[in-house]
Amino acid sequence: MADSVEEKKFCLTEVLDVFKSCLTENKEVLVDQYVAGWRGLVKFMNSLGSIFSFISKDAVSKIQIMINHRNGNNGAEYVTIQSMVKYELDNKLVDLTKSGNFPESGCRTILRLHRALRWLELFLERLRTSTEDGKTSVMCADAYNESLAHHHSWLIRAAAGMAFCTLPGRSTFFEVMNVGPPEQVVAMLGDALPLISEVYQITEDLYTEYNLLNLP
Ligand SMILES: CCCCCCCC/C=C\CCCCCCCC(=O)N[C@@H](COP(=O)(O)O)[C@H](O)/C=C/CCCCCCCCCCCCC
Repeated sequence: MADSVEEKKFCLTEVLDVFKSCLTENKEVLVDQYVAGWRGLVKFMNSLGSIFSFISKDAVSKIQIMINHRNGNNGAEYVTIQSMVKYELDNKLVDLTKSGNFPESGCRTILRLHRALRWLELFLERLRTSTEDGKTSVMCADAYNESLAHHHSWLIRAAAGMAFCTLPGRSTFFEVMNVGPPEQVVAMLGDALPLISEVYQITEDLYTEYNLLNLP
């Protein structure tokens, strides 16, 4: 079962391995592993400077909501994203059309992280295929504009855009990932990305099936 949010040293390979371990044999997405993957990424983001703290705060609060669900009386219903969706819908625990009684539903919270996972997938793919002089700020902004930005107000988009400009260059970025030389980073990303895409697609299909992609 999940525990509370805490600090630990970052290693990208380990974090991506956690995401890779999200899927069960039946292709269901395990909430504990999904949340643990985000916790690792947040640690990495925290090391990039305080300008990212408004993003980090939001991510941590969503992670904590999911940890609370897992640690609550109905934690067993939240083992996978699939069981969570069924449980919350069957018990009318989701605000489907406008915000109301369930601002912390698991379905809504995972949807926010799910959208961010698409950003991550796009960003990592850009990093993987980038050249030595590629700008991480541009890769990050392009990935954001293609995904999360569609769901954010202009104020958040502007703040995110400013934060992206402070991202270090590709080589420093690769160093902080703590994976090894650039060729190893590229190989590791090539290995991890298909699994991240699969987790994303399975969640996307589930949310499409239950018409949950626009939860307020
Ligand atoms: C090579 C290393 C891998 C990259 C490491 C990436 C580290 C990223 C860690 C965390 C990503 C943050 C996830 C953000 C979740 C945002 C969820 C969201 O959309 N929240 C908004 C809507 O929530 P509600 O109001 O409806 O509850 C909320 O309004 C957003 C607030 C904060 C701004 C979010 C900006 C997201 C930008 C994501 C890019 C992160 C850039 C990291 C740079 C590497």
